[in-house]
Amino acid sequence: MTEQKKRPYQKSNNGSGKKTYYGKNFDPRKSGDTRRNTGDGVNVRIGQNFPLTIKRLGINGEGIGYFKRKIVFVPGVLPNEVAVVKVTEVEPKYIAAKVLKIREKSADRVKPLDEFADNVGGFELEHMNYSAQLRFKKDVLVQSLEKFQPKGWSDYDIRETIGMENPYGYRNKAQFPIRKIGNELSVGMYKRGSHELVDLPVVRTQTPATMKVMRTVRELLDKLSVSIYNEDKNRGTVKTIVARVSHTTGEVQLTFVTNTDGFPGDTALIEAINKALPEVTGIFQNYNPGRTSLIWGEETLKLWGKDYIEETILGKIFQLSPRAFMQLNHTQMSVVYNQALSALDLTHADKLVDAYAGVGTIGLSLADKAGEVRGMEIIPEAVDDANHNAALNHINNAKYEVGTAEKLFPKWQAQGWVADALVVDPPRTGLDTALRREILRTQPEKFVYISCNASTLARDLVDLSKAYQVDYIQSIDMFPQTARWEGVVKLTKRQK
Ligand SMILES: C[S@@+](CC[C@H](N)C(=O)[O-])C[C@H]1O[C@@H](n2cnc3c(N)ncnc32)[C@H](O)[C@@H]1O
Repeated sequence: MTEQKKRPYQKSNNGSGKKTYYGKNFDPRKSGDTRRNTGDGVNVRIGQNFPLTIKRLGINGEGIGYFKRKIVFVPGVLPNEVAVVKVTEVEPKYIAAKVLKIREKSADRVKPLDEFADNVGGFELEHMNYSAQLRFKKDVLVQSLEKFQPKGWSDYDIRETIGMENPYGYRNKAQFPIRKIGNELSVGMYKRGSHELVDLPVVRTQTPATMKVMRTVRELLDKLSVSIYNEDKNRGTVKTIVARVSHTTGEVQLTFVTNTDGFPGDTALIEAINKALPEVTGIFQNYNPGRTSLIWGEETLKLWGKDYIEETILGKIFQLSPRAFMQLNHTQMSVVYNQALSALDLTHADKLVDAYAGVGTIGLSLADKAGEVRGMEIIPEAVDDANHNAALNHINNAKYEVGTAEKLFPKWQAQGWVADALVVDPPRTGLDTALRREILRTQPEKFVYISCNASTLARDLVDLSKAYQVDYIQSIDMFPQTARWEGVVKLTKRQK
C-alpha cells in the first residue's frame, strides 16, 4: 500500500507541486518532509521557531497569536507577552506551538505554586494572577456570545466573576492513577498530551485531606507490596485511587479501582489504613478490568466501613455513595445554588423542575421554597440517591425519576403537571434540541440555566432568546487555576 492510501485524511501542497497526504498523527519529521504550505500561502514547518505576540487567551486558556495571519495556539503564555515559540503541529486551520522563551512578560504573570503546573493538565492558568483569571472567565463568556450572537447579546448584563477568597485547596475529590515506574510508585496525573504519569506529592488545588490520604495510601501499598496494575502487560491489581472528603464532616471515602476481581492483600491494607488514617470511614473496591480510558467500572463493593459520607448543602444533608456525582468545589457550589435560588425567586405555589439533577442537590436545596419539585436524571443510582436524600431531609414535596430531560419534561407537561419554574444544569454538551423546543413551546414563567460550558450556553441561548430575555449572566469560578467556566443565567419571558 502506498503512503497516500494509508493516510487519506487531508491534502496539502507542500510547495513541490506534488500533492502530499497527511493523516492526523502524521509526523513530517519522520518522513523527512518538514515544509507545510497550509493552503493559505503560509509556509511553516514543524520545529520552526519565531517570535509571537500574544493577543488573547482562547477558551482552553491557551495563548493566541498570529503568524502571517494564521492563528497560533500556545499554552502557558499570557496576553501582551512576546514569546519565542517552536511549531509542534501544523493544521489547515491553525498552528500549535510551544514556548521556548518569553521575551516580554505580562504584569499578570506569577510563578505557579505547583511546580509541575506547566506539565500536567488541569493547571492551565496557574501562571496568571487570580484577578486576571477572573477577568479571563468573563472574557470566555463574551467570546462565546460573540461567536453565536444570541438575540440581544451585546446588551446582556454580564456580571463580574465571583471568585474564591483562597483559590487553592478546593478540590474535594482526588482521582489519581497509580503505576510502578522502576522501583517507585507514582500516584498523580499524566503529562499533558502524553501517557507519562507524574508522581505528585503536593497538589495545591486539592484539599490537604485528599492529598494526605493519597500519599499515605501510596506508602502503605508500597510497604505491603500490594499488586499494582501494569498497563503494558495488562496485569496487576490497583489501577486508580479515589479519595473524596466531606467538607462538612472531614470524613474521607476511599476507593481502589482494580483490574482484578479479587484484591490480594486487602485485609492487611485495610488494617494499616485504619491505623494510619482514622479520617477514612469507608473503603471500597471498584472493578474495572483491562485497558480502558474509563476510570470507573460497573461493580463497586464495600470492603469496610460506612456506605456513605455525608455532606451538608444549604442546610440539607446528602449521603454520597462512591459513584454519586457531587460538585468538586463545596464553597462555590453553595454560591451557585444561592445564585439559582435568588434568580428563580420561588413561591410556595410554584411547581419546579430540576433538570439534569444528579443526586438532587439543587432541587432538594430549593424544595422548601417551592410548592412541588420534580427532577430527572439518566443515572438510576443517582435518582435512588436523590429520592433517598429527599426522605433523609423529610422533604415530602420532591420526587426524582430516571430518564432524559428531553423525554420527561414534555411527558410531565402532557400529563397536566405544568412547570412554573425550571432549573437546568446540563453537562458540557448543553441542552438537547428537543428540550429547547419544548421549553420554547411551554415557556415556564421562571427559568434559570446553570452552565459549565460558555460555548454550548451561547449556542442554546440562540434558541432560548426567541422567547426569553437574558436578565443577567453571573460567572462563578468553580475551578480556580484552570480554564473551566461556570455560570448562572437568569431568563425572563419576553413580553408579547
Ligand atoms: C453537570 S451535572 C449536574 C448535576 C447536579 N445538578 C449537581 O449540581 O450536582 C449534569 C447531570 O446531568 C445528567 N444527564 C446527562 N444527560 C442527561 C439528560 N439527557 N437528561 C437528564 N440528565 C442528564 C448527568 O448524568 C449528570 O448527573
